[in-house]
Amino acid sequence: MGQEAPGNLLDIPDGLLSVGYDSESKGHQTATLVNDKIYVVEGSRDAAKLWIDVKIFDKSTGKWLIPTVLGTKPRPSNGHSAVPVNDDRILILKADCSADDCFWFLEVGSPYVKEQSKLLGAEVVAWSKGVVGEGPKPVVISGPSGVGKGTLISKLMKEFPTTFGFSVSHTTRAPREKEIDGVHYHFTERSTMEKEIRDGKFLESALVHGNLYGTSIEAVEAVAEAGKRCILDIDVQGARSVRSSSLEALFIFIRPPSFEELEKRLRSRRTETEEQVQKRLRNARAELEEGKSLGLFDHILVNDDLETCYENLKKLLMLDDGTNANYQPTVRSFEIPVSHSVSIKDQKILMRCGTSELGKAITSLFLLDVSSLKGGSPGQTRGLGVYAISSYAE
Ligand SMILES: Nc1ncnc2c1ncn2[C@@H]1O[C@H](COP(=O)(O)OP(=O)(O)OP(=O)(O)O)[C@@H](O)[C@H]1O
Ligand SMILES: Nc1nc2c(ncn2[C@@H]2O[C@H](COP(=O)(O)O)[C@@H](O)[C@H]2O)c(=O)[nH]1
Repeated sequence: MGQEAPGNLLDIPDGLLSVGYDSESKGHQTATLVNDKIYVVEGSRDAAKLWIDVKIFDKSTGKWLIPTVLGTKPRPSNGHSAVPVNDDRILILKADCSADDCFWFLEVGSPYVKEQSKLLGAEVVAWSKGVVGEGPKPVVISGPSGVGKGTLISKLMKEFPTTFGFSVSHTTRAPREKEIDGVHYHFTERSTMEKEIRDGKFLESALVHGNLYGTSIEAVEAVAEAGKRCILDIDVQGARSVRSSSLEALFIFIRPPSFEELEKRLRSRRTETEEQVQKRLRNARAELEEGKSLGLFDHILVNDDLETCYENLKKLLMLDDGTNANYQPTVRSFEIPVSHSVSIKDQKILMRCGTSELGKAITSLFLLDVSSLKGGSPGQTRGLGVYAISSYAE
């Protein structure tokens, strides 16, 4: 790509941070200025082509940059607008899309993007889907080997198959009988996994009982993309890493009623050799201590009677699914028409939508509040407030 100035892109008038226009390639583009860089987002109107692209014009060097784009890309739409939110992300409003698909964020300077940029030694941007209101947090379930995490998660997935989605981890351990690659784990070679960790493909990874285990960013995003609440079954080291990542989750630690009962369960499973059982039991002592660490877990459940523990887990999840948050937007779902405009002031975005009803042109005003955003890539950006202000016939 040449180094020429991108024509009218550089003419973003003072005070206006974003412009949108139709592109030559029968798509729609926006150019958004953030910290001396112009982020050009281009989408195709042609559903068959299915693309949405990001390129960057660096005003300070006069050069184009093609960034490494992380996260699940939004599907193309008939149009879009872009509004910069602080210095770290751009809100993308997609027109003519289903209600749960119209708000997206392109992270350009978030902590995650900075970290990945350092790791990869490249210019990085990352997509994350916007969620109106609090939305349910992913759930991290941790606890010593044999305590019953997998059993509890299986019950949950069976009872609520459309609500919860399992984050399928990678591991270098050998598959057990009945374990299916891609369902229980992605079974992988150590060298392959080590390379993928270096390439920044993992949200967290840890050496657990002598094998590598890790949660790939793709695994978490696949669940979010399916519109489900993500469940992660990971060890305490993993829980600690996720705690310090941008994935805002609910952390639950499962304890056994006693160490003797844990040993009994681990042995009764008959999946480990005696040596492996001994190793897992040694690690369990440390994990049970770590589980008490202040601020690491939000809830501790004792898995004594399975049914009682399962009922308690369900209560926790239903109470904490985001629907009881104080922060409630007035609008939870709508469609943005192609004919819309946006302006921003003090982190409040005003969106004017034009529609037509019974031959009359109707203008509706919405306020988008981005002052309480949470989470972000990898995963979703929650906490977007959408408030209907007025609607009038012109
Ligand atoms: N409350 C319970 N009472 C008795 N047995 C249980 C209970 N919960 C789970 N089990 C049994 O204990 C064994 C270990 O459970 P499970 O495999 O779910 O543990 P886990 O925490 O997922 O282990 P790992 O971390 O190694 O994957 C299984 O045989 C399971 O059927
Ligand atoms: N840090 C991570 N720990 C993980 C992950 N996936 C599973 N685990 C934990 O490993 C142990 C052993 O599991 P097993 O299937 O071999 O019995 C268990 O405590 C899991 O919670 C992961 O992605 N990251």
